Amino acid sequence: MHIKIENLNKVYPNGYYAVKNLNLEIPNGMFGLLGPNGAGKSTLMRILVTLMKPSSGKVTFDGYDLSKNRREIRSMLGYLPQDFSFFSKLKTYEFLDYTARLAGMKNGSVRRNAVDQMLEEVGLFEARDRNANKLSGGMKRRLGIAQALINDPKIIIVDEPTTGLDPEERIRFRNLLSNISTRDVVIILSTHIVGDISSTCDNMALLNRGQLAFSGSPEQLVKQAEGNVWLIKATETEYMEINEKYPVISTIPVASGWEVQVVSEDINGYEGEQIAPNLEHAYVHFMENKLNQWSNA
Ligand SMILES: Nc1ncnc2c1ncn2[C@@H]1O[C@H](COP(=O)(O)OP(=O)(O)OP(=O)(O)O)[C@@H](O)[C@H]1O
Repeated sequence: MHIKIENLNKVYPNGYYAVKNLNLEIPNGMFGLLGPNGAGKSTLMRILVTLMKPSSGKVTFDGYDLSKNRREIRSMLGYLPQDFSFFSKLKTYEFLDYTARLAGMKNGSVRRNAVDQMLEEVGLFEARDRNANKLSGGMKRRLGIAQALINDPKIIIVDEPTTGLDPEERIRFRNLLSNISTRDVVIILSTHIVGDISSTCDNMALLNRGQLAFSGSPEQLVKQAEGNVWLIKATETEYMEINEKYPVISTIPVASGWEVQVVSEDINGYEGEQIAPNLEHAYVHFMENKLNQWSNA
């Protein structure tokens, strides 16, 4: 499976370009779409899952054209929206059975087997008789991915899935997606959380104000920040100044004051050393140096 996006635009009635001249290729495996709130990620996701028509441009899924083959494309899709919610009063397995029916699984015993297998896979088999709307946040999200997967889709689109989850659930959810990505599928994971991308995605794109700012592997983005990340040894007073001057990534108290990680081309006389960047550093470096110069005009 391979998705090709060409010259895609979405202009809202107020004239705002939520997606602007977007050209992007998405190969098999896990693809991370990263960007701050309002970058246009949800708009792009909604276009890809056929819930919204673009203003112009072309999207193809293995050659199927989004504007002409909507039915074929829908049959290949699984979608976990940002605001995923359940019908009240349905038990966990009833909810999944219902979505399996909607997905066209008519044969009762085949469907029941598929539902049980899926509940097992997402770690909800024990909770199958609990009311879906009473599940914890992480469990709800896992049920959300289960309903997206029940029809064995080739393209799985997951919008901001880890927002509001505790660290343990976040890791569990990421691992679940990682396992799924070993199949012959494309998973598009939209997020504003850098950690969601670093541990799991083979390729990624960075979106800002509707425009593509970067596409490539997470390692390539990290490379761009080389030479721009510093560990400064600061006194209490210096620490206050540094906080004003530079984007601070982390701070650790030490006997002599603070060890402060900053993203900057230079550190103008403070005592410090360069350190190897990670994806979080690279994202901040990109935002500071490139993205702020962009406009949506
Ligand atoms: N119906 C609309 N009319 C006008 N502007 C809109 C509409 N929907 C979204 N926007 C604007 O388009 C931009 C992109 O929104 P979108 O929801 O796609 O971003 P996002 O990256 O998913 O961010 P978030 O994570 O906050 O949802 C935002 O500035 C938003 O305010």
